[in-house]
Amino acid sequence: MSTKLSVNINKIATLRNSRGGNNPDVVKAAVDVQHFGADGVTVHPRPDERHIRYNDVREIKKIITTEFNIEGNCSEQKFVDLVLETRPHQVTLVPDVLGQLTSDHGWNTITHKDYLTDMIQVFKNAGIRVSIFVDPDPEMVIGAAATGTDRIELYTEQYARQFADGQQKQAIAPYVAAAEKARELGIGLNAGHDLDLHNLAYFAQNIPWLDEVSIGHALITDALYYGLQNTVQLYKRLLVPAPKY
Ligand SMILES: CC(=O)[C@@H](O)[C@H](O)COP(=O)(O)O
Ligand SMILES: NCC(=O)COP(=O)(O)O
Repeated sequence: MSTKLSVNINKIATLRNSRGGNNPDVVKAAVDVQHFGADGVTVHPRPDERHIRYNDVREIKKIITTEFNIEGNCSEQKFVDLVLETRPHQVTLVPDVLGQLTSDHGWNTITHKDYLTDMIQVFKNAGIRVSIFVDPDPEMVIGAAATGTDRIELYTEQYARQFADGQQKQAIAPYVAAAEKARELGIGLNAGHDLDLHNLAYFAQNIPWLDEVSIGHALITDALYYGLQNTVQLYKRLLVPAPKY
């Protein structure tokens, strides 16, 4: 089974918002990435709606034929209400603070165990699969499993930085340890943040039980050069397991 690719289309909304109007059309982009081979669409609405707007999420839900993943901070009631209204296949809970440039840390699943347990139940009761964003630390994975989450998403910025510095083995080691712990505890595994055409294959090959990656910033940047259709296919190709002879 190959790892699924969910395309994060936040950056398409950033471009649209820079001029007002509806160019590029975010809903059309969601339709197209699925048509081009993506296994899902990810959005991360933030309270200031600087990229994906809450209403985009409603419109995208109407056209989704693959998997819809909504990421965000469940301490915002508006976010919780949106997720319960639109009922995506998956919600990914990310502990961002207000005005944060982008996500930069995972949950402390031990300190916030009771809070996460309660919130996860709210979404699970609505039939929505839950993933929580965590740093690559086996202790945090153990804490995550105790909350009842279905999956974790490993925050991969640190991996991407070390990989770019040529430290591939050091970069992947904590992620393999965290991923092994998740597998041992029976929780599903996603990953994302700063994954790109250079670092993705090594990550996926070292953690072949990885369920899904969500990729936005680098993929949309690559699409400026290669086009969206080619780019989705380039990323998909990196997720196909190497044949065993
Ligand atoms: C959780 C995560 O790593 C991504 O959702 C990333 O934060 C995208 O959000 P922005 O597009 O706002 O940077
Ligand atoms: N969950 C990670 C995501 O959706 C995209 O992150 P990035 O590729 O924009 O860094």
